Amino acid sequence: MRIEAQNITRIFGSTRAVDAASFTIDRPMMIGIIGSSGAGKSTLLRMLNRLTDASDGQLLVDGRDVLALRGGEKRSWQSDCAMIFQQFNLVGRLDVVSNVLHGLLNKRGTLSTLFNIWSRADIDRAIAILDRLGIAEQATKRAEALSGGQQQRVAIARALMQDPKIILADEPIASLDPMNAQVVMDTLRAIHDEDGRTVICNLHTLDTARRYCDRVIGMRKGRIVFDGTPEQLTTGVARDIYGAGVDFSETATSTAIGGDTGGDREYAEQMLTD
Ligand SMILES: Nc1ncnc2c1ncn2[C@@H]1O[C@H](COP(=O)(O)OP(=O)(O)OP(=O)(O)O)[C@@H](O)[C@H]1O
Repeated sequence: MRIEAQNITRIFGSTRAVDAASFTIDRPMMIGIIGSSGAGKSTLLRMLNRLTDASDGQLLVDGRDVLALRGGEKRSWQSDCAMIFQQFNLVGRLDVVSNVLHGLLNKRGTLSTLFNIWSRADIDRAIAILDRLGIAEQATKRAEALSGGQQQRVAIARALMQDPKIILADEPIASLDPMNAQVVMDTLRAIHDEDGRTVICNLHTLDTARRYCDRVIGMRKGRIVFDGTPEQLTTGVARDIYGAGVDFSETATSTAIGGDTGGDREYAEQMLTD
């Protein structure tokens, strides 16, 4: 699958939330989008998935502009690029398996979804996905009874139920403690490595992007100001993305993930003392 974003733009009133964003993804990869609050990360992701309409530009997927799709074709594209949110967006009073089965919403009639009529095969697949993510034993619990990290894994399971080619994750770990954040990022990385799905993650923290992603896209004031490998993301470049000063230091150090992050910590400390 070749994805080519050409000058994607979204204007809200006088704000150019995303300003002529262009990039190409020509093979499955894990991409992190970083930038300060308000840089346009969420808007960019939501345009890719068609949750937000673009004001201008094209998103060519194997040559077809998915920004122009309507009706069933638009829904089909949306099921090809599943979305994960910071606040999980589960139905709290429903059990975990039902939440996962809701991933099929785009692929089947609303009525059968409304009445919770699922085939045995669908239920078995949902449980197999939960098992893969290490939370099968939670299958019959109400979603709201789970911890944040478990809920995010249920949201990932729901996304996988769609069998998407792309997973878009909008700040997937911003509400989680460092341990759960690590589990969720490990899960997303494994989905990329094992399934060959492209994962695009909006991330608040530079260290997470550097640790997990093959490619980092940096946004500032709606524009893509960096697009390269974690190695190319030097101190100077990071400063340009975040803007020098207090804001950058906070972003770099906020939700540092545990484990082997010595290098990242060192990097953050260096940023603080610079
Ligand atoms: N629905 C909307 N109506 C008006 N302005 C909006 C809307 N959505 C986003 N914006 C504006 O567009 C700009 C980019 O917002 P966006 O949420 O995409 O940034 P972000 O990088 O994801 O920020 P954060 O990290 O805080 O989520 C901001 O100035 C924001 O106020």
